[in-house]
Amino acid sequence: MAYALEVRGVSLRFGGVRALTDVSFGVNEGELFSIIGPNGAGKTSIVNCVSGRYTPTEGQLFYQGRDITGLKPNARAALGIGRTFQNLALFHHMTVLDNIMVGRHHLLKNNFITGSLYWLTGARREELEHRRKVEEIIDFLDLQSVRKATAGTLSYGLRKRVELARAMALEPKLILLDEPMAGMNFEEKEDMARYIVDLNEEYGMTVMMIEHDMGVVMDISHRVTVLDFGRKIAEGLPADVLDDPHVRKAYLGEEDEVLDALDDTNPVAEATA
Ligand SMILES: Nc1ncnc2c1ncn2[C@@H]1O[C@H](COP(=O)(O)OP(=O)(O)OP(=O)(O)O)[C@@H](O)[C@H]1O
Repeated sequence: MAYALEVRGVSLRFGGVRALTDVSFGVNEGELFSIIGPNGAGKTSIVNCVSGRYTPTEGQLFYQGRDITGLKPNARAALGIGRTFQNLALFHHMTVLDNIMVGRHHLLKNNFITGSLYWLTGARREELEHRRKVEEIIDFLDLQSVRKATAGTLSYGLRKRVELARAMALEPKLILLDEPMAGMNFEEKEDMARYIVDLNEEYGMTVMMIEHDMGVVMDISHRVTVLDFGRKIAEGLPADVLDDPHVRKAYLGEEDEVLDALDDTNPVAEATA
């Protein structure tokens, strides 16, 4: 069976900088797949190649068996590839509700805000259906108490959650999460880990996640790929990847984090078990 996503021999250069060199991997349907690697390893570059923000210098990308290498980001979103951003990309002056609604714009058939035939056409029915979906996501991510709040006034952890809600609003089949826990405190990370597991298991979304927190990655991922200096150096089950000497070498400067992830007493690991 074809992979949900296949990255085949992808290289990416920015002038003299080789961000990615001949990277290949496949993400299975329904998998929670993570990409890790030290700073500058090429993780965000991979997400940008998959979402269509960057075009690989070489190689191809397949989504459900279809070559998407030449497709624009909008066309990929329309096929069911959603994403979150490492640096939040919310509309700070808009409410949480409206920010999430924006995530559905690919699915809008009618412009129900300006449509003069609003009450006569299916526009109102369509709007109600969109609102129902958005409310479902708000419930799922426990955002009820802030649904009318302006996004810019929320804590960082909540804003990251709204960002996830907006990506979910597209109803993607494949969701790309770029450091969903960056800058979060322990409780926020614990919550986010739970939501990611649930959106994978309950909503059936295939997940490709980039995350620095090794404890969380190793705890919730089905498989992990490791990049270093733009090349894939390891791939496999979390436990096998942690045992890989190449991975340990790549993370030499951050050895404690890797060792923490191996530690059974890791509190995030326990909380999400
Ligand atoms: N738009 C760009 N222009 C020039 N160089 C870039 C650009 N984007 C990424 N790079 C370079 O490509 C390499 C990989 O960067 P990338 O951001 O993909 O790594 P990363 O693993 O996501 O890093 P981090 O963990 O720090 O976010 C780095 O050397 C980076 O400086």
